[in-house]
Amino acid sequence: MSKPNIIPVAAAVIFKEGQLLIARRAAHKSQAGFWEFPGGKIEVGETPEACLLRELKEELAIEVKVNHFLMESIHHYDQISIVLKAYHCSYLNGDIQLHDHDLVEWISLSEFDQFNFAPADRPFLPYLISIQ
Ligand SMILES: Nc1nc2c([nH]c(=O)n2[C@@H]2O[C@H](COP(=O)(O)OP(=O)(O)OP(=O)(O)O)[C@@H](O)[C@H]2O)c(=O)[nH]1
Repeated sequence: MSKPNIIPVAAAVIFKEGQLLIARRAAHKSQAGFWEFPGGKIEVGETPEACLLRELKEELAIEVKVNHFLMESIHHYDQISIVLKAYHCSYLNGDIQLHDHDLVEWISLSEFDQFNFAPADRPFLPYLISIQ
């Protein structure tokens, strides 16, 4: 049996004044309707940090500072296997515009489990709580 091709994806856990930004995938995207951290597939030759700066401009028209790596999670969906790498980021500027999402929310960690997160993101909650 051949090993699955695991696609690296970078996700930004963006904090502003103690709240974090989550986004709901729009109907035209895979995994539509799930909440996630903004980001996307890391291109060949690209660092996760550069990927996040690019994706956040493309998807939400905002600028962030990427502070440090948090944790990663491997998940096998039906069509794709990913390693989701989460980075702690700080919001810098920009008014949010929605290109790939249909909704965003600034939430506190205590509200996390009220949202239907993509399965790959669910292991992040206990970790985020443990470091706050
Ligand atoms: N950005 C992002 N993707 C996630 C998260 N959790 C998660 O399972 N994914 C999955 O990771 C994969 C890649 O995400 P993406 O579709 O945003 O990447 P992209 O914009 O670069 O790719 P595309 O141009 O093919 O749409 C999707 O299958 C998505 O559902 C998350 O928190 N953030």
